Amino acid sequence: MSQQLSQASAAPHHPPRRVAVVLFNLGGPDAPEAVRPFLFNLFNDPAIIRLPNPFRFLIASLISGRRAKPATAIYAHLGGRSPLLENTEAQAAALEGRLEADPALPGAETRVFIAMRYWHPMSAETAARVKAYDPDLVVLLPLYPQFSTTTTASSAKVWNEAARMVGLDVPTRLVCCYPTLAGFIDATADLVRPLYEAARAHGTPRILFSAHGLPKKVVAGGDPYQWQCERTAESIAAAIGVDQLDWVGCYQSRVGPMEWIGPSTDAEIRRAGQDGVPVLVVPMAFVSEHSETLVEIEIEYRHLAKEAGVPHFTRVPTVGAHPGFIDGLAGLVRQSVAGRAPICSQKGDRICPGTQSGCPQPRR
Ligand SMILES: C=CC1=C(C)c2cc3[nH]c(cc4nc(cc5[nH]c(cc1n2)c(C)c5CCC(=O)O)C(CCC(=O)O)=C4C)c(C)c3C=C
Ligand SMILES: [Fe+2]
Ligand SMILES: [Fe+2]
Repeated sequence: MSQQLSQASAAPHHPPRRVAVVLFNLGGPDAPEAVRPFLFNLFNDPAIIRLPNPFRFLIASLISGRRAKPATAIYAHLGGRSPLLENTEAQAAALEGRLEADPALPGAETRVFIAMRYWHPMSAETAARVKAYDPDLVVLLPLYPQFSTTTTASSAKVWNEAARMVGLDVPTRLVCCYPTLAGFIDATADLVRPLYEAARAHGTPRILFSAHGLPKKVVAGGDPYQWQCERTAESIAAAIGVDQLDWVGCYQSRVGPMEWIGPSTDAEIRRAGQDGVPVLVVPMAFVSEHSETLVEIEIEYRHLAKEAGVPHFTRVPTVGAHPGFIDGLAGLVRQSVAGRAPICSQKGDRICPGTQSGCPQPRR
């Protein structure tokens, strides 16, 4: 098997002195000029456009050119840039603070780094910084609660290549996913409850648990993302603690001509309008704010809800650096150090193999 696999599964011989935690996230453009190259990087990812080169390169050039204008208009609502990096930095700082002097990591120093997939800081830059830190264990921690070949696996693959390029040759563990992690579920439910109570003044609210969608054929190929999103939605619904809660899981952010998984969030907003119920949109796959939450949900879906006759519309914020969520992430780091986290074996990069204890299983 590959060197990465043996790195990923190898245990350090002694408790680690220095642990590098690398947060994986998508990245977003930091200026209007960055929108097109950011989109090119995204569509040139073989996990997104599954074609060999030179076809992928040509398609990526074409789509990023076409999508640049509407995407720039989206980011214009946010001052021309994505806030994803700042928000990820705030989470990294909170996690580093939480792990400092953590009694579960006796004697270990932990530093938290960020590796974005499609914009800076990308894996190559971060791997060089991690190497300079000289850790004896690396924990790869995706800021994606649910595993997808298009997100976590794609980041892990690029990280492994970057680590090899800079000669970073230390035991490395990838946390595959945490769709029902108590810290994530309870922090989300905490954010929902007061907004749900406020919405009650307008009728019996319906909660739309909304996640970024995926093309149907990615799911048909074995990607466990949709299955894990369903587990997240039912866990948050239970944690909210309202009897006979009206809720539905749905998917937003469809791009391109392919068929995507559903139901779509916009169709659910229209249905809520027909039923005359107040709506709360709860992000279930995003853990910080960016264009998908601040523009698509806050501006576009709010507007659609008004048009569709929804009596009251609420966007529930993402967990961000909520202490409960950060505690949950710290727990995953502790478990990884101890070799007990839901860790993907990285057996291929197609699907989460679900072979480790705690690794949620997709339906077969
Ligand atoms: C075209 C295919 C895409 C797939 C498959 C996809 C999967 C996927 N993406 C996220 C999270 C985010 N995506 C974001 C932006 C974004 N995503 C795509 C396309 C696909 N994503 C595009 C073209 C864009 C750019 C914006 C646009 O043009 O509409 C973002 C926001 C980034 C930011 O604003 O900083 C996030 C976050 C997940 C979780 C996912 C699969 C599970
Ligand atoms: Fe996306
Ligand atoms: Fe897994």
